[in-house]
Amino acid sequence: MFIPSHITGFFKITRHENLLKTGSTGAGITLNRGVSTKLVEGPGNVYFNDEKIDLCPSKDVIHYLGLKNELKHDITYISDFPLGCGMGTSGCCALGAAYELSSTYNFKNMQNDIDRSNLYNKNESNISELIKIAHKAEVRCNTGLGDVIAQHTKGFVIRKSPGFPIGVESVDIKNMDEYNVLVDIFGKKETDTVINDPSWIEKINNTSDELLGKLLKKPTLENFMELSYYFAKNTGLASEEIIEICDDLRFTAGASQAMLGNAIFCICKDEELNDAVSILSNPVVCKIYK
Ligand SMILES: Nc1ncnc2c1ncn2[C@@H]1O[C@H](COP(=O)(O)OP(=O)(O)OP(=O)(O)O)[C@@H](O)[C@H]1O
Ligand SMILES: CC(C)(CO)[C@@H](O)C(=O)[O-]
Repeated sequence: MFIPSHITGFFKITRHENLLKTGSTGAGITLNRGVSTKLVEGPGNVYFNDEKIDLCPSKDVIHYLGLKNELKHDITYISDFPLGCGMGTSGCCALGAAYELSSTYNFKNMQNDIDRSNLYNKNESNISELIKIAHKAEVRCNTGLGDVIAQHTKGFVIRKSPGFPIGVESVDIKNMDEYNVLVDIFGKKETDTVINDPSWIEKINNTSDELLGKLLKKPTLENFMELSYYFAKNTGLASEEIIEICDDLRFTAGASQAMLGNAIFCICKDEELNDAVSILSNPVVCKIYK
């Protein structure tokens, strides 16, 4: 199953003792690149682009589904982007695992807070249980707060409330196909080093406080990019190098840092594409995926 990558432009953190009430508000876009998840017979290992890894959110999904002792499959991920670069790759892995395992196994040992009855049937309420499982895994592992909900929603997603119940808007942009999303990855930035640090949380939440309202008043991709750039610069999450490159890309619909990664994303129309590509080092050209 394919799960789209998700780039957050800006976000605000809400923490709660209940993992389902922990999450973020903010905005982002899903991409036509992401992660394909497959199960193959095996002892329960996780493979990411052919490398065996111990991936916390995938292990948590297995645990929440009560499959730890009965798993007879390995989870294999083929990913367009690496982990830890702001593409919500860990969210793709959590959601992909939840969907694939649910179609393969019949759940009898559901944990108390999640209704496992007929989880393998793909009706609305069962899908919502799977999204909860993937979200809980991401939150507990400190790898994401809003990616899973956006990846389920798809498109240009504004998250108006944190966690569950889901409160999102998938904005209808009429000429969405005319826009390209360029992604240029410089290196890793582990999400947990930021979202657990009180001084980062304060900077992030103070800076993003008014941004959601401003985007809801004018929900365009251009405004989204302007607010994302403001967020990246004023939180101090983006390096000077990244801000300089974003400044050079001002002739496009906008450029900013992909949260939370050491990566740039830029939204541009076809006629701006060649010039934008020439400014970046190693851009991957994507489309918004809905
Ligand atoms: N080789 C590896 N083996 C095991 N875990 C890894 C490996 N590489 C990365 N990870 C883990 O993957 C997770 C990446 O999560 P992170 O949330 O930082 O990235 P992401 O979901 O790809 O991007 P973002 O959430 O910033 O959009 C981290 O928990 C990290 O420890
Ligand atoms: C925390 C985060 C920026 C990491 O990708 C994302 O999950 C989000 O927007 O909540």
